[in-house]
Amino acid sequence: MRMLLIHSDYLEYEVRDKALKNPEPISDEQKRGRLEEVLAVFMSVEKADESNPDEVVEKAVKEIKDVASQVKAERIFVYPFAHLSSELAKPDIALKVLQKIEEKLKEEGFEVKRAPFGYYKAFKLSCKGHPLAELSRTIVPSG
Ligand SMILES: Nc1ncnc2c1ncn2[C@@H]1O[C@H](COS(=O)(=O)NC(=O)[C@@H](N)CO)[C@@H](O)[C@H]1O
Repeated sequence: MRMLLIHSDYLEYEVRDKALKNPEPISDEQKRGRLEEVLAVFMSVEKADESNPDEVVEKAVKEIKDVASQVKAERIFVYPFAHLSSELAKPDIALKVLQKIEEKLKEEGFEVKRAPFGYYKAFKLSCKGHPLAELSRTIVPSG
């Protein structure tokens, strides 16, 4: 898994067209979203992650928690992003991984939004620009 973490004043998105034949079903409310004072985490789930998705979820949550505590972010935006890797995992596996990451971050007490999976989306992002505001992490399953 490849992650790009951007500490932001806000991230907002608006769903445009389908990018997959069968994108994640979404409600009207999920067609747009915005969070302020947020750690935006753009994630590409990779083929290698298919060997142990649960371990990748655990490792990703640990990394995100670590960065969130460093930048003192209490809100996380989980953002599916297929452009951080050339070895993407299959969509059904990728969606499950991202849903689990969202779930675990909520269990950890963060306010979390997840942008819809399988759609082209317009988005606006305001990066804070401090030294830790732009970070990337690569996670590989050990198995
Ligand atoms: N492995 C993945 N990791 C993260 N997001 C993914 C992944 N696979 C698909 N997606 C989601 O599905 C959308 C489309 O994926 S894509 O790989 O860019 N495009 C396609 O698969 C089709 N356009 C056929 O090429 C992405 O914008 C993202 O929302």
